[in-house]
Order: sequence, then structure tokens, then C-alpha cells
Amino acid sequence: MRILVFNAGSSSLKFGVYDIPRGGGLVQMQQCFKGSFDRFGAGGCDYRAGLDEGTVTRAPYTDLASATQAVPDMLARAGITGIEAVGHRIAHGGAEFTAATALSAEVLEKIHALTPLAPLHNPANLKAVEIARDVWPDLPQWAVFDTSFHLTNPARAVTYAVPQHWRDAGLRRFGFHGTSHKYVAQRAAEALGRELRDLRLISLHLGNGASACAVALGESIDSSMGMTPLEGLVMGTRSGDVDPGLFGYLSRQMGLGITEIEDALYRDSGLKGLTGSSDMRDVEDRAAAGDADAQLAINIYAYRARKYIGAYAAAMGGLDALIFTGGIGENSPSMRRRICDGLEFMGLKLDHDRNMAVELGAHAAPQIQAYGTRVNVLVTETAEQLMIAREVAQAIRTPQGEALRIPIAVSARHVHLSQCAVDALFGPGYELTPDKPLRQKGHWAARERVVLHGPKGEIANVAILGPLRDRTQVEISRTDGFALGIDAPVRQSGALDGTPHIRLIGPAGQYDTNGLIIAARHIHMNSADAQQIGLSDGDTVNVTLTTSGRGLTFGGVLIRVTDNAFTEMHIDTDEANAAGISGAVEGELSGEAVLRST
Ligand SMILES: Nc1ncnc2c1ncn2[C@@H]1O[C@H](COP(=O)(O)OP(=O)(O)O)[C@@H](O)[C@H]1O
Ligand SMILES: CC(=O)OP(=O)(O)O
Ligand SMILES: [Mg+2]
Repeated sequence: MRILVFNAGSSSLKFGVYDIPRGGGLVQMQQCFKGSFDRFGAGGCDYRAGLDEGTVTRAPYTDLASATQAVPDMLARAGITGIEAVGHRIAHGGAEFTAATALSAEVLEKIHALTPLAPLHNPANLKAVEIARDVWPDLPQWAVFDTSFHLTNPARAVTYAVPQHWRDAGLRRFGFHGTSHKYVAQRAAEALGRELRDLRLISLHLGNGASACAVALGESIDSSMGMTPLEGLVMGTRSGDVDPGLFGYLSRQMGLGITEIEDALYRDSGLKGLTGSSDMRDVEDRAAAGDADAQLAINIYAYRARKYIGAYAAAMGGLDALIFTGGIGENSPSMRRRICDGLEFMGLKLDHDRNMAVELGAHAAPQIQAYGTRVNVLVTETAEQLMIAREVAQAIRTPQGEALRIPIAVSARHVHLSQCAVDALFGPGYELTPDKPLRQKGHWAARERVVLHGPKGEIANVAILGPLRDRTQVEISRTDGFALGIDAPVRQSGALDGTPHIRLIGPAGQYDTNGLIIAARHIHMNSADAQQIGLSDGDTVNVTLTTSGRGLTFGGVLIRVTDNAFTEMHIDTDEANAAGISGAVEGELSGEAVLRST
């Protein structure tokens, strides 16, 4: 499979072509061509092409759009043919897009609607989509969003303390550069020989746009950009954090309009506002030559980044490694040094020689901390394009391309009764009263309730689900098992041989029975959905819950296919609590799981 990737940033356009050999996995993915344009100006831009990074030439393009327009010809001249899909970086995907998404007309519409929240980025990203669709109208186009990785951030990190009706209108923090933060976090874990799920990391992506991200135990838990890519660190042309009180002052005292203020914060602030140049190379050169403005800019830049390191170490309750990436993070030893200076108190100190000697190749993620210090410090190239290609390839390999989203129902403790049990509990020949229909057709919850009685305690008011069954089955959670004092096994529904005994108590008597289980998590799936996604009865899959506060993947979820099932996943209350679920949630069958089962 051959995938072309466009990564349009605020100051540069990068593109790459990636191959996965037939029958190979994502790890075998190889880059076969790449190019980048930056330093756009009236006289053109810098251009690097081919796998050999070194050569910089001048190209006549004065802006990102004209450079993007030139890419198809460049690929043709380089003999690159046979592209099967195009992946695009899209900066803002809002709260909806948790993974690579096929660019349908509807999805494009949603991305357009988010443009006011990323005015430097989404238009450039969409331009690349438009050009690619013109040139390759038959190829599938995919989006990979900067925001997706951060959708695991907890509510306390993403909620602005503003009036309720503003929050209801969608005001919240998102975070960007997620593809980069995710990639470098994985690289750092590999380089340290540790599992990502055991590490607390801070990633500093310092490019033209810049952001810090706290990655705790494999998930982004906070990042410095907010609802827009304006919040946080000092950037090339963006201010980063300012007092929102500035707006009123600028408007009332200085007579500026909203557009002027916003434009200045996006385009004329940051390094550019402080020094006249948005390019750190220029700023460093000027500072070295004695320019006081440039020196102050560098100090502000480093100080702001250092403050975020302190904040995120506190947010995570510790720090195992700090990662530098992005044009500045990768290439400026002096900036890395300034950012880290003064952090010895938290076990973070650089080794001068290692910091100066950093050489980044495709497989290197050098460590630059002083020997014997507690916090590892790594420098690594980011690889947003590679990550985008991987995510697109994985999504394409998932049957139907898109992950199947399934509603999740939380089963509280309940019993299924036999006629024998009903007779004993409610009186001979008693008929239960169906009260509420369940989503599985023909199933209902009865008005009647029973008590569960165990050696340690009782649980009252337990629901009875109909219709009646041949054998009585009692489904509880592990926590209920402690309350009752009985250790119940995890079983599929109906697999009751050898299960423990429990006493049920009803208004007319008691009933002792085996059949006490913790229901194995499962998905009811109708035949059409199963066929569409390539699953059969008895398969097991992984289901990822990214929308919940504690985002979690459930492994070994059993698929139960019946003709007219309502497709829905059932978990118990312990599982729901572990995933931080309240209210309606959807889970996502992860591509990996689907691949394994077919
Ligand atoms: N050798 C270097 N020293 C200092 N800064 C550098 C160096 N090389 C690149 N940079 C800076 O990196 C920034 C661009 O980062 P990059 O990640 O390429 O941008 P983008 O966010 O557009 O992808 C610019 O400020 C540039 O000056
Ligand atoms: C979101 C963002 O700031 O991206 P970039 O670094 O490409 O400007
Ligand atoms: Mg960038």
C-alpha cells in the first residue's frame, strides 16, 4: 500500500510518501519520498526534497497554497506513481474525531465549521485536500487530527471556568500537535526500553507553533494549547498565554476591533512581536550579536516553557522523562539548555556535552540528561507524516475503513428466573409483570424485585429480566460478590456448570440455586453489522472508550451474533466505574482487534 501524506503547518508544508510491502505490517512501513517547504517570503521559499535531508534549494513559491499546488508535479518528476490513498493533517477536529477519518463531504463540512477555531491551520489543511482531490479524484482521502490524541484529557483540564451557557455552546480546551506528541512519546518509551503505560512524560513540541503536553501512563492528560492553537507557549507569531483582560483594554482604551486583536495575537505576536522575526534561527543570531530585544525574547520563550514543565510535573505527581521535538526542540541546544536550567531541584539536569552533540537520524532519540540524574531528557525528530501514514493505513485495513462505533449499556446486577424459581419466590403459577422494554427485542425488566442473600450480606431490590429461561442465572459485579461474600466466576451467559450457589428471597419464599456469575463483557450484534465489519459469533475484539473521562480499552470482548439483535455492548457496573462512564457512551472497535479476528 502506498500513501501520500500532506502536513500543512502554520509556516511550512511537509509531504511524504510511505509504502507498506504487500502482506507487511505497519512496522514495515518505509518512506520512499519526502519534501518540505518553509521560510516563505516575497522572494520564494526554501525547499528540501528527497530522502537526503541535506540539500536546501530555493523554490519560487511565496505561500503554502502555491507550494501545495506544485507537489503532484514534483512527485511525477520523481517517478512516484501508484499512490493508493492520501492522508492529511487536519489541525482542528473538535471533540468528535478520535481517529483517522475518511474525508466524506459531511466530514469536510464539519472541518470547515471548525475553521474559525484554527484560522492559520484548517484553511491550509483544507487547501491540500482540495488540491489532492482535483489531482487524484478517485483516491480515498483521509484526515488525521491534531486534536484526537488530547480527547483523553480529563474534564478538569479541558474545562474553562466560564459561564455555563458559554460551555454549553462548546467552549472548551482541545490541544493540538497531538500526532507529534503521541509519536514522540512512543519514541521516548522505545528509547528508554520502558512501556509507555508506565511512564510520566512531558513533550515539548517547539516548532513555529509550540505546545507542551503531559502524557501520563500512555495518555495525554493536558496540553498547553486550548480551544484554539493560540494558548500556551510563546510561538513564532502567536502570543501564547495572555490575560484575557487585554481584550477589553485593547478594545475600549485603544479602539481596536476583535479582528485586529485576534490577527495581532495570531500573526504579529510571539517571537515576531518581540523581535520582528518569527524564526528562532534569526532571533538566536541577533541575540548572539547583542540585540537586547532578541535576548529578552529568548528568555521569555525559555521561561514560559520551564513554567509548563513545572506545572505538568505537578499535574502528574512526578516526571520520568522530558522530550524535545519540533524545529527548535530538535535543533537548538542553547534553547534546550535555557529551558532546563534551574530544574535540578526536580532531578532534571542536562549534560552539556551530550546536549551539544545531539545528532538526529531516523532511528536516534539521544538522551541528554546529566549522568545519574533522575529525569531522562530526550531529543527526537517528530514524524507527524509517518504517524499520519500509519494511522491511515491502519484505518484502511479495518474492514469498511471506519471503526464501528457501538453504544454501551451498563448492566446493573439482575437475575433471569426459571418458572420453578418464580413459583418459589412469588407463589405457584405466578406471572411476572413486564414493566420496561429493553433494547434487545422481546426482552424486558419486570416490575417485581428479589433479594440476593449471601453469607456476608444481602442485596435488596434486584431487577428481574424477562422472558423466563430454562435455568436461573444471577449476574452480579465483583464488588457485589464482596458484599454477598461469594466469589463469582466470570462466565458467558448460559455457561453455568460449576457456578456457586446463591439464595434468592421473594415475597412468597426463598429459592436456592447455582448460576451466580459475573457476566463476561460482550457485544450483541446483528448479522448485518457483523458481516459489515467482518466478525463472526464467538470472535473476541478490543473495544476502546475514548469518550469517557478515563478512556480505556476493554480486551477480550465476546461477539454474540443474532439475526435481529440491537448492536450494543454490555459491561457491568465495576467496568463502567473503572472507565469513568456516566450516561450514554459509545465505544469503538479498535482496528487492531478487528484485524486479529479475521
Ligand atoms: N538550527 C536551528 N536553531 C534554532 N532554531 C531552529 C533551527 N532550525 C530550525 N529552527 C526553528 O524551528 C522553527 C520551525 O519549526 P518547524 O517544526 O519546522 O515548524 P512548523 O511548526 O511549521 O512545522 C523555526 O522557528 C526555526 O527557526
Ligand atoms: C497547531 C499548530 O500550531 O501547528 P503548527 O506548529 O504547524 O503551526
Ligand atoms: Mg509543526
